[in-house]
Amino acid sequence: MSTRWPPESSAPPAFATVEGMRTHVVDHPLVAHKLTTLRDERTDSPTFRRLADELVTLLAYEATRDVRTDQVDITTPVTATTGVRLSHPRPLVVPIIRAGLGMLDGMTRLLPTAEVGFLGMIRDEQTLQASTYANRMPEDLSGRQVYVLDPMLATGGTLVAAIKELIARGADDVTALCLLAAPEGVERMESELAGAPVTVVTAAVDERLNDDGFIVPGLGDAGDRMYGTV
Ligand SMILES: O=P(O)(O)OC[C@H]1O[C@H](OP(=O)(O)OP(=O)(O)O)[C@H](O)[C@@H]1O
Ligand SMILES: O=c1cc[nH]c(=O)[nH]1
Ligand SMILES: [Mg+2]
Repeated sequence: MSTRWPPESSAPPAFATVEGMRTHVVDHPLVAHKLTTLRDERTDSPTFRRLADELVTLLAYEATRDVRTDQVDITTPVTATTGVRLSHPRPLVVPIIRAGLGMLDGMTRLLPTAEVGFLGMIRDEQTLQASTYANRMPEDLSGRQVYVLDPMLATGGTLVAAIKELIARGADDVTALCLLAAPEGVERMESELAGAPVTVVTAAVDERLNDDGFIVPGLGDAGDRMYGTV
Protein backbone atom coordinates (compact mmCIF):
# COMPACT_ATOMS: atom_id res chain seq x y z
CA MET A 1 0.00 0.00 0.00
CA SER A 2 1.46 3.35 -0.99
CA THR A 3 0.23 6.91 -1.31
CA ARG A 4 0.23 7.69 -5.03
CA TRP A 5 0.70 10.98 -6.81
CA PRO A 6 -1.53 12.84 -7.50
CA PRO A 7 -3.35 12.19 -4.24
CA GLU A 8 -6.76 10.59 -4.76
CA SER A 9 -8.08 11.43 -1.33
CA SER A 10 -6.98 12.66 2.05
CA ALA A 11 -5.62 9.19 2.79
CA PRO A 12 -3.69 8.64 6.02
CA PRO A 13 0.11 8.31 5.80
CA ALA A 14 1.05 5.02 4.21
CA PHE A 15 3.42 2.79 6.16
CA ALA A 16 3.51 -0.55 4.44
CA THR A 17 5.37 -3.66 5.54
CA VAL A 18 6.13 -6.28 2.90
CA GLU A 19 8.30 -9.17 4.08
CA GLY A 20 10.48 -6.91 6.18
CA MET A 21 10.85 -3.91 3.89
CA ARG A 22 8.88 -0.85 4.94
CA THR A 23 7.86 2.03 2.71
CA HIS A 24 6.91 5.26 4.44
CA VAL A 25 5.38 8.10 2.44
CA VAL A 26 5.64 11.34 4.40
CA ASP A 27 2.20 12.88 4.08
CA HIS A 28 2.52 16.51 5.14
CA PRO A 29 1.31 19.72 3.45
CA LEU A 30 4.74 21.38 3.70
CA VAL A 31 6.36 18.38 2.02
CA ALA A 32 3.72 18.41 -0.75
CA HIS A 33 4.13 22.18 -1.23
CA LYS A 34 7.91 22.04 -1.57
CA LEU A 35 7.76 18.95 -3.76
CA THR A 36 5.36 20.67 -6.15
CA THR A 37 7.80 23.55 -6.69
CA LEU A 38 10.66 21.07 -7.06
CA ARG A 39 8.74 19.28 -9.83
CA ASP A 40 7.96 22.51 -11.71
CA GLU A 41 10.17 22.78 -14.81
CA ARG A 42 10.46 26.55 -14.24
CA THR A 43 12.32 26.06 -10.95
CA ASP A 44 15.98 27.04 -11.41
CA SER A 45 18.99 25.17 -10.00
CA PRO A 46 19.60 27.37 -6.94
CA THR A 47 15.94 27.04 -5.91
CA PHE A 48 15.96 23.32 -6.70
CA ARG A 49 18.98 22.81 -4.42
CA ARG A 50 17.42 24.83 -1.60
CA LEU A 51 14.11 22.93 -1.81
CA ALA A 52 15.84 19.54 -1.96
CA ASP A 53 17.79 20.54 1.15
CA GLU A 54 14.65 21.61 3.00
CA LEU A 55 12.72 18.49 1.95
CA VAL A 56 15.47 16.19 3.20
CA THR A 57 15.35 17.74 6.64
CA LEU A 58 11.59 17.12 6.76
CA LEU A 59 12.02 13.53 5.57
CA ALA A 60 14.92 13.02 7.99
CA TYR A 61 12.66 13.82 10.92
CA GLU A 62 10.53 10.77 10.02
CA ALA A 63 13.45 8.64 8.82
CA THR A 64 15.26 8.92 12.16
CA ARG A 65 12.26 7.92 14.26
CA ASP A 66 14.03 4.64 15.10
CA VAL A 67 17.54 6.03 15.46
CA ARG A 68 19.23 4.22 18.34
CA THR A 69 19.62 6.05 21.63
CA ASP A 70 20.94 5.30 25.10
CA GLN A 71 19.49 6.53 28.35
CA VAL A 72 21.68 9.09 30.14
CA ASP A 73 21.56 10.74 33.54
CA ILE A 74 21.88 14.53 33.58
CA THR A 75 21.32 17.37 36.00
CA THR A 76 19.30 20.39 35.00
CA PRO A 77 19.65 23.67 36.93
CA VAL A 78 16.64 22.39 38.91
CA THR A 79 17.12 18.64 39.49
CA ALA A 80 18.58 15.34 38.38
CA THR A 81 16.75 13.61 35.54
CA THR A 82 17.24 11.13 32.72
CA GLY A 83 17.23 11.69 28.97
CA VAL A 84 18.62 10.10 25.83
CA ARG A 85 21.69 10.51 23.60
CA LEU A 86 22.45 8.98 20.22
CA SER A 87 24.11 5.58 20.67
CA HIS A 88 27.59 4.56 19.59
CA PRO A 89 28.61 3.51 17.01
CA ARG A 90 27.27 6.63 15.34
CA PRO A 91 24.92 6.30 12.36
CA LEU A 92 26.51 6.38 8.90
CA VAL A 93 25.04 8.65 6.22
CA VAL A 94 25.78 7.66 2.59
CA PRO A 95 24.85 10.09 -0.19
CA ILE A 96 24.83 8.49 -3.65
CA ILE A 97 26.87 10.80 -5.84
CA ARG A 98 25.94 12.82 -7.77
CA ALA A 99 22.36 13.85 -6.99
CA GLY A 100 22.42 12.41 -3.45
CA LEU A 101 25.12 14.92 -2.51
CA GLY A 102 22.44 17.62 -2.66
CA MET A 103 20.73 15.87 0.25
CA LEU A 104 23.75 15.64 2.56
CA ASP A 105 23.60 19.01 4.30
CA GLY A 106 19.86 18.64 4.98
CA MET A 107 20.51 15.28 6.63
CA THR A 108 23.58 16.19 8.68
CA ARG A 109 21.77 19.28 9.96
CA LEU A 110 19.63 16.84 11.98
CA LEU A 111 22.41 14.30 12.60
CA PRO A 112 25.53 16.45 12.95
CA THR A 113 27.58 13.71 14.64
CA ALA A 114 26.90 11.10 11.95
CA GLU A 115 29.82 9.64 10.02
CA VAL A 116 29.60 10.17 6.24
CA GLY A 117 30.56 7.63 3.58
CA PHE A 118 30.28 8.03 -0.19
CA LEU A 119 29.08 5.92 -3.09
CA GLY A 120 29.37 7.19 -6.67
CA MET A 121 26.88 5.45 -8.94
CA ILE A 122 25.60 6.07 -12.45
CA ARG A 123 22.73 4.56 -14.39
CA ASP A 124 23.40 3.76 -18.05
CA GLU A 125 20.90 5.83 -20.08
CA GLN A 126 20.22 2.98 -22.55
CA THR A 127 20.30 -0.20 -20.45
CA LEU A 128 19.23 1.52 -17.18
CA GLN A 129 21.82 -0.67 -15.40
CA ALA A 130 23.51 0.97 -12.41
CA SER A 131 27.27 0.79 -11.91
CA THR A 132 29.54 1.98 -9.10
CA TYR A 133 32.47 4.28 -9.92
CA ALA A 134 33.44 5.40 -6.40
CA ASN A 135 33.23 3.74 -3.01
CA ARG A 136 34.53 5.38 0.15
CA MET A 137 32.86 3.69 3.09
CA PRO A 138 34.02 1.89 6.24
CA GLU A 139 34.81 -1.78 5.48
CA ASP A 140 33.06 -3.00 8.61
CA LEU A 141 29.52 -1.80 9.19
CA SER A 142 28.61 -4.47 11.74
CA GLY A 143 25.83 -3.25 13.96
CA ARG A 144 25.63 0.13 12.22
CA GLN A 145 22.50 2.06 11.30
CA VAL A 146 22.88 3.54 7.82
CA TYR A 147 20.94 6.31 6.06
CA VAL A 148 21.27 6.29 2.25
CA LEU A 149 20.48 9.48 0.35
CA ASP A 150 19.30 9.37 -3.27
CA PRO A 151 16.57 11.69 -4.55
CA MET A 152 15.17 9.27 -7.16
CA LEU A 153 14.06 5.65 -6.74
CA ALA A 154 13.21 4.83 -10.37
CA THR A 155 13.87 1.22 -11.53
CA GLY A 156 15.47 0.62 -8.14
CA GLY A 157 18.71 -0.71 -9.66
CA THR A 158 20.87 1.94 -7.97
CA LEU A 159 19.42 1.63 -4.47
CA VAL A 160 19.23 -2.17 -4.52
CA ALA A 161 22.93 -2.39 -5.45
CA ALA A 162 23.88 0.25 -2.86
CA ILE A 163 21.93 -1.41 -0.06
CA LYS A 164 23.23 -4.90 -0.90
CA GLU A 165 26.77 -3.49 -0.53
CA LEU A 166 25.91 -1.96 2.86
CA ILE A 167 24.35 -5.19 4.12
CA ALA A 168 27.33 -7.22 2.83
CA ARG A 169 29.54 -5.01 5.04
CA GLY A 170 27.38 -5.78 8.08
CA ALA A 171 24.86 -2.92 8.29
CA ASP A 172 21.88 -4.19 10.26
CA ASP A 173 19.44 -1.32 9.71
CA VAL A 174 19.28 0.65 6.45
CA THR A 175 16.95 3.56 5.69
CA ALA A 176 16.84 5.08 2.21
CA LEU A 177 15.65 8.69 1.93
CA CYS A 178 14.26 9.51 -1.53
CA LEU A 179 12.48 12.62 -2.69
CA LEU A 180 10.47 10.60 -5.22
CA ALA A 181 9.83 6.93 -5.87
CA ALA A 182 8.22 4.97 -8.71
CA PRO A 183 5.98 1.99 -7.90
CA GLU A 184 8.27 -0.19 -10.06
CA GLY A 185 11.28 0.75 -7.94
CA VAL A 186 9.47 0.15 -4.65
CA GLU A 187 8.34 -3.28 -5.89
CA ARG A 188 11.87 -4.19 -6.98
CA MET A 189 13.24 -3.18 -3.59
CA GLU A 190 10.58 -5.26 -1.89
CA SER A 191 11.38 -8.35 -3.96
CA GLU A 192 15.21 -8.07 -4.12
CA LEU A 193 15.61 -6.99 -0.49
CA ALA A 194 12.82 -9.14 0.96
CA GLY A 195 13.47 -9.88 4.60
CA ALA A 196 16.30 -7.34 4.83
CA PRO A 197 16.15 -4.64 7.53
CA VAL A 198 15.36 -1.86 5.06
CA THR A 199 13.03 1.14 5.17
CA VAL A 200 12.30 3.59 2.35
CA VAL A 201 11.15 7.07 3.32
CA THR A 202 9.92 9.21 0.46
CA ALA A 203 7.88 12.35 -0.17
CA ALA A 204 5.71 10.59 -2.81
CA VAL A 205 5.25 7.44 -4.84
CA ASP A 206 4.45 8.62 -8.36
CA GLU A 207 2.37 6.98 -11.12
CA ARG A 208 4.92 4.98 -13.13
CA LEU A 209 8.14 4.94 -15.14
CA ASN A 210 8.15 6.01 -18.78
CA ASP A 211 9.94 4.14 -21.60
CA ASP A 212 13.19 5.98 -20.79
CA GLY A 213 13.06 4.89 -17.16
CA PHE A 214 12.07 8.34 -15.88
CA ILE A 215 9.54 8.80 -13.11
CA VAL A 216 6.14 10.17 -14.25
CA PRO A 217 5.14 12.88 -13.43
CA GLY A 218 8.48 13.06 -11.59
CA LEU A 219 10.81 16.04 -11.75
CA GLY A 220 13.14 15.13 -14.60
CA ASP A 221 16.82 14.32 -14.07
CA ALA A 222 17.55 15.24 -10.47
CA GLY A 223 21.33 15.53 -10.95
CA ASP A 224 21.01 17.75 -14.01
CA ARG A 225 18.46 20.02 -12.33
CA MET A 226 20.51 20.21 -9.15
CA TYR A 227 23.80 21.04 -10.85
CA GLY A 228 22.57 22.96 -13.88
CA THR A 229 23.76 20.45 -16.50
CA VAL A 230 20.60 20.51 -18.64
O1 LIG B 1 16.42 3.69 -9.65
P1 LIG B 1 17.33 3.84 -10.82
O2 LIG B 1 16.66 3.43 -12.12
O3 LIG B 1 18.64 3.14 -10.63
O4 LIG B 1 17.60 5.38 -11.04
C1 LIG B 1 17.88 6.26 -10.00
C2 LIG B 1 19.24 6.86 -10.13
O5 LIG B 1 19.32 7.66 -11.30
C3 LIG B 1 19.84 8.93 -10.97
O6 LIG B 1 21.22 8.93 -11.00
P2 LIG B 1 22.06 9.17 -12.33
O7 LIG B 1 22.49 7.84 -12.91
O8 LIG B 1 21.32 10.08 -13.24
O9 LIG B 1 23.38 9.85 -11.78
P3 LIG B 1 23.60 11.35 -11.25
O10 LIG B 1 23.06 11.38 -9.85
O11 LIG B 1 25.07 11.50 -11.32
O12 LIG B 1 22.86 12.28 -12.16
C4 LIG B 1 19.36 9.14 -9.56
O13 LIG B 1 20.08 10.14 -8.88
C5 LIG B 1 19.49 7.78 -8.95
O14 LIG B 1 20.78 7.54 -8.40
O1 LIG C 1 13.09 10.28 -13.19
C1 LIG C 1 14.28 10.02 -12.94
C2 LIG C 1 14.76 8.69 -12.97
C3 LIG C 1 16.08 8.48 -12.66
N1 LIG C 1 16.88 9.52 -12.36
C4 LIG C 1 16.42 10.79 -12.33
O2 LIG C 1 17.17 11.72 -12.03
N2 LIG C 1 15.12 11.01 -12.63
MG1 LIG D 1 21.34 12.02 -13.37
